Amino acid sequence: MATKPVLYSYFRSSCSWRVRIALAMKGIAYEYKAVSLLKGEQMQEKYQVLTPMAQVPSLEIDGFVINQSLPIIEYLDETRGEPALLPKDPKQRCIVRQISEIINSGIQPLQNLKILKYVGDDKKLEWGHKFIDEGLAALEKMLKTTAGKYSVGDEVTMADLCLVPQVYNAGRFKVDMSKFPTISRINAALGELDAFIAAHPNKQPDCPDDLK
Ligand SMILES: N[C@@H](CCC(=O)N[C@@H](CS)C(=O)NCC(=O)O)C(=O)O
Repeated sequence: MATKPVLYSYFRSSCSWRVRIALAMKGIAYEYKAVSLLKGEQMQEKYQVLTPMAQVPSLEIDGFVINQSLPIIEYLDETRGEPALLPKDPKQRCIVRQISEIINSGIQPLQNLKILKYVGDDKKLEWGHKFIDEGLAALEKMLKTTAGKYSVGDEVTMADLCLVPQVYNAGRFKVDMSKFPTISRINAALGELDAFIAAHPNKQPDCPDDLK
């Protein structure tokens, strides 16, 4: 019998959250191994064997370890069943990847834990707010042209898996989401789906009780 995939995750990690949604959407059972970013467990040798980047998520699956949430999601999409998380049409597929990269490369890395530590406690809120706010403003313009019910048309795609955790982070940095009605509408619609509910930070085994 094949062993279950193992997800190395932190409950509040937005990149881990993307992968948790993908696993839930595809109905893949997995073992959850918590890596506490707060305690710096990502820096430990036993985790760095999985990824020299010292970041979550990592997914052990099919006899290898994958890092980087978007390649993980694409691998699951290519090797596992429905629902598809990337459209078949090359142009639509490209748009999904563009939106995903706006978040994955253009917003999330600028508000990642190690950047915020470097920026320092007195500046980190202002810093994170600035880059999330600017990034979401660009995204709002883009989504106005691509969205249906969700980010790209009416099917849930990888772009949506990136969107919801980023909006949650926007809340942590006190970004005024009323400026972004399209993003807010899509985020609310996605928040009602079972896979997104199951993948939410407050449903994870490492979420402290007082945050549930
Ligand atoms: N591009 C990577 C980014 C991974 C990443 O930034 N992970 C964050 C949590 S969302 C992390 O582990 N941060 C640890 C740190 O900054 O020390 C991915 O998509 O998986």
